[in-house]
Parts: sequence; structure tokens; C-alpha cells
Amino acid sequence: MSEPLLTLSGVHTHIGQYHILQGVELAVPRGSLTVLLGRNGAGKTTTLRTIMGLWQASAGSVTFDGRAIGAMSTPDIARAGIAYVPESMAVFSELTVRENLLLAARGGAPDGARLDWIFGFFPALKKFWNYPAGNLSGGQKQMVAIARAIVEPRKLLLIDEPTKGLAPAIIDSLIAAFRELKAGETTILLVEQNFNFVKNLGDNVCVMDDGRIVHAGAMADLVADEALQQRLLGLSLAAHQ
Ligand SMILES: Nc1ncnc2c1ncn2[C@@H]1O[C@H](COP(=O)(O)OP(=O)(O)OP(=O)(O)O)[C@@H](O)[C@H]1O
Repeated sequence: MSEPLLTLSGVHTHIGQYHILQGVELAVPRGSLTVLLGRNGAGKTTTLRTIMGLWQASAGSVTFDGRAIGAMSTPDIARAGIAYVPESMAVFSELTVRENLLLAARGGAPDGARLDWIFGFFPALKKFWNYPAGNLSGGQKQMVAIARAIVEPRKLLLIDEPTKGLAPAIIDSLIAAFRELKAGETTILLVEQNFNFVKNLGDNVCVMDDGRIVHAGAMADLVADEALQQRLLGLSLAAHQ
């Protein structure tokens, strides 16, 4: 088997005086969609922010595509091929959808074929192309945020809870978009609390609790084992079904 695209080994992260990540071990295989599940406050967002260099790990290593990225700056990590879609949907409200995407394209104006591909699963973006992004609904803003991350090919997408607050029809278009991305060889690390959304989408699953990975395996194995689901996800399932 080839080396994972991303590996976290013994990663500890402190935020101020708080010891949040406590030895995270995580491997994201190339071309896979890996889901990071866990209850509120488990450390999922902190893991993504640590990978992105927004928090500095106090110990351990982060390796991406064969390079140690733990000491690199966030812009350098982005240039290395990682895109991050935070939970807060990073869009520029005053700018149009078009301008939001143009700004995200580092290599000049986005390729027309790529835009058509994005419009294929997010038609609303074409419709509201010249509207300020701030006027869009929450689901549409989420589409803009994801479109910004995929406007150019990236090796790895980090996506934090994309379904939060979204209507089922929009969740369906997100599922289609993630399937397409995966088919196009983009590796995805997806933080979610909505098990129903990810159970047919993820190849692998990691479950976090108290700043550590407490389970890692194939999603199909977790889906087939209700006792394990209950043990690992009882709290979050009860809260989110
Ligand atoms: N800026 C911060 N200052 C202090 N503590 C923080 C900060 N950000 C996160 N934490 C704490 O770190 C812990 C992990 O938070 P994190 O956001 O990583 O969890 P999460 O698993 O993503 O949770 P959720 O599903 O609720 O988003 C929590 O106890 C949280 O209160």
C-alpha cells in the first residue's frame, strides 16, 4: 500500500493553557474520503486547524505528501496543496460569487471547464454568479465556500461540518459533489457529526474523543456494527438523528 497522503503522529496542541490534542494519530490514505467523527469539543476542528498551521502543534509530526509541514506557515501549507473549508463558511459577503471564486484561484482566472463542472453540482452558483455572496442562503454560502476550495485542483481538502444547518436537498447536492471530487482523485478529510450523511460516503472513519483518536477503520465495518456505533457514537447519534 502507498504511503498515506497525510499522517499525524503523536500530535499535541495547546490552546493557551489548555491541552487540547493529546497525541493524535491519524492517517489519510490517498484518493480516499476519510471522516472524522466525534462529540462536541472532542478536538476535530483543532485537528484541522493544526494541520493547516493555524495552531502550532506543541509535539508530534504532521507529514503531507512526503513533507514535514508541522513548522510551515499556513500560506505555505495551502501552496503545498491543502485547502480548508472552515465551519464558519469563509466567504467574502461584500463580494460577488464570481469575485469570491476569482480570489480563490491562485493561478489566475479559473478554468471555464472547471467552473462548468462546479456549476454542475452547485447550479445556484451560476444563477447567483454576480450577486453579493452575503445575500445568499446558508446552504448557498456553504456551496460558495466549497467551490472556493475546489476552484483549482487540490491534493487534499479539509472540510469542517459542511451539513450543519442545511436542508436535505442541499445535503444531497453536497454528497454528489463529494463523490465527484473523490472520483477525480481528490483526497478529503471531512469532519462531521451527521453519521447519516457520511455513512455511505466515507471510505474510512476515525472517531475522536478528548483530544485523541479512539477508533480508526473502514466505514463499512462501522456501518455494519451497531454495537460499535453505539459505543463510539452513542452521544452524538442521539443528539443528531
Ligand atoms: N480558541 C480557543 N480557546 C480555548 N479553547 C478552545 C479554543 N478553541 C477550541 N477550544 C477548546 O478545545 C476543545 C476542542 O474544540 P474543537 O473545536 O476542536 O472541538 P470539535 O470536536 O471540533 O467540536 P464541535 O463539534 O463542537 O465543533 C474544546 O474543549 C474547546 O472548548
